[in-house]
Amino acid sequence: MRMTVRLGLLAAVLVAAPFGLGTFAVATLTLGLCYGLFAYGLDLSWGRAGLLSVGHAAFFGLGAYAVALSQAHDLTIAVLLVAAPALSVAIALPMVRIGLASGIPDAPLILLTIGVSLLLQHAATSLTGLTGGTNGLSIRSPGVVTTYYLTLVVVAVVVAVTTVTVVRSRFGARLTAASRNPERAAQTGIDGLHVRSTAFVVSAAVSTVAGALYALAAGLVSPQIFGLGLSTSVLVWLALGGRGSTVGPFLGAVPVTVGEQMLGSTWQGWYVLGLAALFVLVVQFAPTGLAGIARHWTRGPAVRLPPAASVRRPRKGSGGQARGAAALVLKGIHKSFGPVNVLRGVDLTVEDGRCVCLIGPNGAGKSTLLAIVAGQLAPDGGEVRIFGAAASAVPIHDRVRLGVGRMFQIPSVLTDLSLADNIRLARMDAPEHVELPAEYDDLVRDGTSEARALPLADRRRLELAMVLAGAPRLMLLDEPAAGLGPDDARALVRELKEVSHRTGCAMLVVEHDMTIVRELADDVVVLHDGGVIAHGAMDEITADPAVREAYLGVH
Ligand SMILES: Nc1ncnc2c1ncn2[C@@H]1O[C@H](COP(=O)(O)OP(=O)(O)OP(=O)(O)O)[C@@H](O)[C@H]1O
Repeated sequence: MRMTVRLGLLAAVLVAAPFGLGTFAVATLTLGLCYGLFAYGLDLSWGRAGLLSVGHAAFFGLGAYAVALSQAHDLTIAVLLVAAPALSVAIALPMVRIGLASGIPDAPLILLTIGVSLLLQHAATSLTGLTGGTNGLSIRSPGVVTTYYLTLVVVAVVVAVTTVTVVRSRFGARLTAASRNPERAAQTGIDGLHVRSTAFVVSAAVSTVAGALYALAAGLVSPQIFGLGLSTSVLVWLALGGRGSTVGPFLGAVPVTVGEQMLGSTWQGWYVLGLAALFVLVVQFAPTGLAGIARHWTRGPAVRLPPAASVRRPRKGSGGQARGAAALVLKGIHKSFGPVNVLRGVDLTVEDGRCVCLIGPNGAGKSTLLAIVAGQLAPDGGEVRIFGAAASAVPIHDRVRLGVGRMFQIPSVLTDLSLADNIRLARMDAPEHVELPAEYDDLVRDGTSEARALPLADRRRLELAMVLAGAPRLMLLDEPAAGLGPDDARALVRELKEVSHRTGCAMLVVEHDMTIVRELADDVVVLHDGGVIAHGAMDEITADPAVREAYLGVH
């Protein structure tokens, strides 16, 4: 169903819902709608950006207290309605930046969100003079219940339409990529930290607006609002309704809230138990929630890249690159992990258009060196130059702008997306439009098969096509044939040689298989004991006594 139709249906159902109902039922619906809006806010973080927050009630509570404080202390509500989301943004931004800085998924941000919500709960309890302490603050109602409900419907629809517009934009495409495969997103030039942080911050602001609207409907706000109870409830509503969907957050929050209120206190315990069981069932059997069940029956991938991703806006030239410069120059690269000195002053040059294979015994530091060139690891010392530009401190997505393309040991593609969407994503920010050879036409045209269904060799081929669509000038490959059968490995090597001849792209390849090295390499570099012990043609390398001793174990 088209997005506009779904939104229209949602609006029609919400507008029609209160007619014929009594005041209590409409007030209950109003609460449900506020919670729906809250779930919508959380969905921007959890559903769209893949950032799980277990303390989103912090932002909801800030909105609610903003309204309560404005009434209690005769402040202009308009000021607080601007100040509260601004405060949420000011809190959310450092939280998400710190949470994502370590690169460890989920845990840091989850702990931070819990910590901040408990801190705010403590503040609301302790600052008795300002907040009324544990008793909280009462709030004057905004007037006729149905009128307020319809106002909320307008706000909900405006938020939903704005979200859908953003999600269908190029920003939405970047967010989809960064939340599903941060490593491949970065390798296509996407600043994942920026797009995911932005989504989290907007999510916090929307949750704050929802909290402010809730306070007016509920008539009372107390420190409980910041508690983990509400933060986990909203997670349950969203999981039930369906993450990353236009109607899912409302589909979960409104019926559950209405059901809870209607049942009354006698059945509350059973209701919560039933809800918990339903949650477990949904997570187990329908992880995309109610909204996702409908999508399950339609053909094609569950996640689609928005149409805006097809509109190419070539990234600006990679400025600062010297003409005729070597593709890669490494000078004195040092890297330690704790007491282990892995790289001790590595010097290496890859001339433009050449293929250099990096070999060495297990643990010599080959993958570490490749990760430093790609920007995944920072060197402790030394200099990285890519096409003449100083790149030591340049983040991954900006190295892509310098012309770097990377293939991983385990092929890294967006498994939820179709093959065509993977290619579209790779092309979205490429510096120039690269016509892929006709042999990749099947990938470019396949908008229905998910990449997850591909066998390893085909996934590797898709990854190569994605890298090529990004117009790389220096490709980094870590054991590209790992896991492939002999035929597939030979086909890949043929393809890489063809790429090298066709595009003139330089390559730095970590490889163990000497047959592949012999086939592929213009030059071979041998890494041992933290340094380069030999650099030259394959025949020179195999005849080198130091290499035979260190690498092949031959005296
Ligand atoms: N993140 C890390 N933390 C701690 N030690 C690490 C880390 N990454 C690599 N190492 C260590 O650094 C050394 C070099 O590892 P690296 O993977 O770069 O070697 P390699 O030459 O690629 O080996 P292989 O051929 O077996 O893949 C190893 O001793 C490894 O245990």
